[in-house]
Amino acid sequence: MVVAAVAQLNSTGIIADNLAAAVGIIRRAAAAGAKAVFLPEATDFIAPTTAVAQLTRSPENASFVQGIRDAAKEASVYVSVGIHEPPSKEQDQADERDNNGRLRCFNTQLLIDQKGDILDKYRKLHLFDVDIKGGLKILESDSTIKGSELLSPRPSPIGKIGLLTCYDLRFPEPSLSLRRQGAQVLTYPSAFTVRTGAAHWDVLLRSRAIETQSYVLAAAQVGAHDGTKRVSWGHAMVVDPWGSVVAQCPDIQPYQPTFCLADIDLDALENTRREMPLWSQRRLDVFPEL
Ligand SMILES: O=C(O)CNC(=O)[C@H](CS)NC(=O)CCC(=O)C(=O)O
Repeated sequence: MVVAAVAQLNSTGIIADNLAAAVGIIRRAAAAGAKAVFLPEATDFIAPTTAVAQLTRSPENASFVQGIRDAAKEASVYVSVGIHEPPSKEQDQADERDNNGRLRCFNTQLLIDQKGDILDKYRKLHLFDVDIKGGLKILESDSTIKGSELLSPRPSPIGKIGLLTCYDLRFPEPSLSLRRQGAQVLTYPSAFTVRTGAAHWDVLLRSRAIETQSYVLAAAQVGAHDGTKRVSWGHAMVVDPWGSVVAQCPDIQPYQPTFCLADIDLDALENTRREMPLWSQRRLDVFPEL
């Protein structure tokens, strides 16, 4: 069995502070025996929409990625981290701008190996554009360009990892497709809102784990983010292929950068899949294969 760590933190608009928090978690989790460490969506920064374009293209943000890669190498662990990825110059010039003329970014999950090399850049497919009566209005597409592909599951010390992010959690299709392609672990680095998190977070995570008979690793932002109106739900957790919540970060204030650890038991996963063979029971004669 191998151990995975799932982090919970409160990113601010100050990239260097967020890097220090993330590196601290990587070191402590590795010292505790983790072979892979999962950090939340937007670990690099959470800032007002008006600041996102500039922060994304700042030298501090380039140092953030390098700092995470160095920490992964030093601690010899895999690291997944959510960042704001600047598009290429060509994409910037291709008018990837919001309605106010600001440049946009990708909402990207990097998967980094134990040597510090970037293996994958998964660009979030589904953007959180919602207007819920009673106050919650967020248009992620104001600052973000949507990704256009699902990546093949990536072999790692904790099994084959399928990469997804936050709002993607509400769409079962990509998780089913990743499972069909061999995924054993699904990641959902997140920054769920308090309103929607309280209602849906654990139900959705457990559903994805049960449907795909996979581990679900959900790192999360938590608490009020300085300088913005946003408050994140936290409740970072690990769900096993049977749907049990096997680890969860504390909900005690004031929120400190923290993580929880879980054994990833791939033998148990295979038993679950053998005992209840959902994949050979699918009605492909009635529904299309994803
Ligand atoms: O780039 C950033 O700054 C961080 N990104 C986010 O916080 C994203 C987009 S605003 N949040 C979500 O997708 C929340 C989904 C959610 O809460 C739900 O599905 O209910």
